[in-house]
Amino acid sequence: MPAGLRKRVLAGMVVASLVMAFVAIAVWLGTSRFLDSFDWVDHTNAVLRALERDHAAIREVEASQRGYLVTGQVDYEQEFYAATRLARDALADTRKLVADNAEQSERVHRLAELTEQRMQIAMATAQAFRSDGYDAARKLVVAGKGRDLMARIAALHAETVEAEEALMATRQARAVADATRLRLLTLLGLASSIGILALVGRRMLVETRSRARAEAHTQEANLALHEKVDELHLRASQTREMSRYAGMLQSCRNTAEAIAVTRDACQRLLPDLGGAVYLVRASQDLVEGIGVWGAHVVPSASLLSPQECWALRRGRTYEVADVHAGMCCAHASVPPAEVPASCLCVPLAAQGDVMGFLYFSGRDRLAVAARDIVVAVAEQLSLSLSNLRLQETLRVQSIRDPLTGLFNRRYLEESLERELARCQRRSLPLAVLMIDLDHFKRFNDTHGHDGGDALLSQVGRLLQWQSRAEDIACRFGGEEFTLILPEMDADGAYERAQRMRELVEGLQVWHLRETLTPVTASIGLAWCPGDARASADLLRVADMALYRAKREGRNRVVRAADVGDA
Ligand SMILES: Nc1nc2c(ncn2[C@@H]2O[C@H](COP(=O)(O)OP(=O)(O)OP(=O)(O)O)[C@@H](O)[C@H]2O)c(=O)[nH]1
Repeated sequence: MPAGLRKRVLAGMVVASLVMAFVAIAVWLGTSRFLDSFDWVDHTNAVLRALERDHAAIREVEASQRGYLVTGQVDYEQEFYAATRLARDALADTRKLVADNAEQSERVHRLAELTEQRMQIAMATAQAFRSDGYDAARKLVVAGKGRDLMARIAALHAETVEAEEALMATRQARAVADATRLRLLTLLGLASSIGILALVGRRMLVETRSRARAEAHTQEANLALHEKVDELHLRASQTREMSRYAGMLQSCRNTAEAIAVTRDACQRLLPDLGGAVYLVRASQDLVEGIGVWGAHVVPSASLLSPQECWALRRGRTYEVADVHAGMCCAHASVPPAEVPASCLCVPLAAQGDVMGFLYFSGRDRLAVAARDIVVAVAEQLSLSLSNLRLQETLRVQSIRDPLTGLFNRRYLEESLERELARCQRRSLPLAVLMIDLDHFKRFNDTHGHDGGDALLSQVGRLLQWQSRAEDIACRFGGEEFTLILPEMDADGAYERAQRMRELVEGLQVWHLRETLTPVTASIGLAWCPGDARASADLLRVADMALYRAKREGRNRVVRAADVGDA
């Protein structure tokens, strides 16, 4: 309990105790006073009863005297004297009872005197009766002195009784007033004690409630603070993870690596979400899911048309917070109604080029922080993919001939060295074909430079189409091509060369809505280890064979091995 509340409660208890003590004292005093008043009423009753007894005693004296005079019997005489004694005793008692009241004492005193006088007359009459007979006694009675005294006694008795009854009325009224006061005092004390206790109790209740509220508020604030701290920790770790992710992306050499790094980062940053990277194919007509991770509450097709994704169509992030209420992309498969789910598509775009999109799905609606992460990941990945594509373009440009799409001479020399070394290590053959179009100058002259280019481009496609995965088709320069055939001996290469020659001969090239003149090709063939072992020597002898083919009339294949025989 707080110190302030303890003080207030203590003060309330002290006040309540004081009030109750005061009430107890007041009740005790009131009760004493009431008992006192009650005693006085009782005392007055006793006085009234005593006065009644006195009056009865004097009447008894008179009656026994009369009985003695009428009967003359001794029994009556004795009764008479006994009555006088009783009357005296009664009066003596009454005088003691009224000793506290001067006025009543005075009256009882006078009553006793008159009674004594009346008893003296009665005794004198009885004396006269005994000694002088009835007449003497009668004379005294007839004198009426006794009757006068009795009248005065009766009057004084009535006055005394009346005064006592007046006292009785006063004392009764006081007793009633005391009882009423006592009752009121008790009620007042009880009510005030209850009131003070109720006030203290209410104060305690209010304090307890406000303390409980304050404690709840503090707990809430603590909880919020902890949540904030946790969130800050989370944000810090997310920032670290994002910067690590960005660094890793910069070191990626190709798209596959970039996607693997993205998958790893997303699994750390957004562990509750399933994700996927979709890339638009070079043909632009299909979008393919390349990297997929996590459990997908809303599965998505692995191959789709760009039109099936709202994010790709609108070029902006598309989120469905509740897949049962919102409109999902066509590539997303909505789960049963009892499974809550949300999904999100974020386009991967850089410099106006849409490369694909990032897809996420989960049970709950994405938090703002999670959405920020997704957008940041998409931005980083877009930049990385764009850079990788640029690098790839530059790399291709550096090793490819733009007109034919074949590898250039620089790449030919590098790769011939490498493939030759590989085949020699494994004791495998390697053949080289040097292919040159016949009378290309004449063709150029007939169809123009553009027509010549169209032919070169067509021959390039033919070479690519005719190549195995391990073959390397190059444009050596001008209208001359080179085909490197790893793991192929002279006979196999000769067959390939003949086939190639026939295909060139049968080639139909369309340019400006007309078919161009058919062409032929001369081919020189050399192979390792049969004709040469070094790459430069191999090219040289293949070129010599080509030269021989030209000299022998063109449109033919000549082996390097046959050159020496000519
Ligand atoms: N259209 C076009 N012509 C090219 C290109 N590069 C070289 N040429 C032409 O190719 C011709 C090569 O002619 P030549 O070396 O005399 O050979 P040819 O006419 O084919 O005669 P033979 O090889 O002996 O059959 C030249 O006229 C070049 O200008 C090119 O990229 N495009």
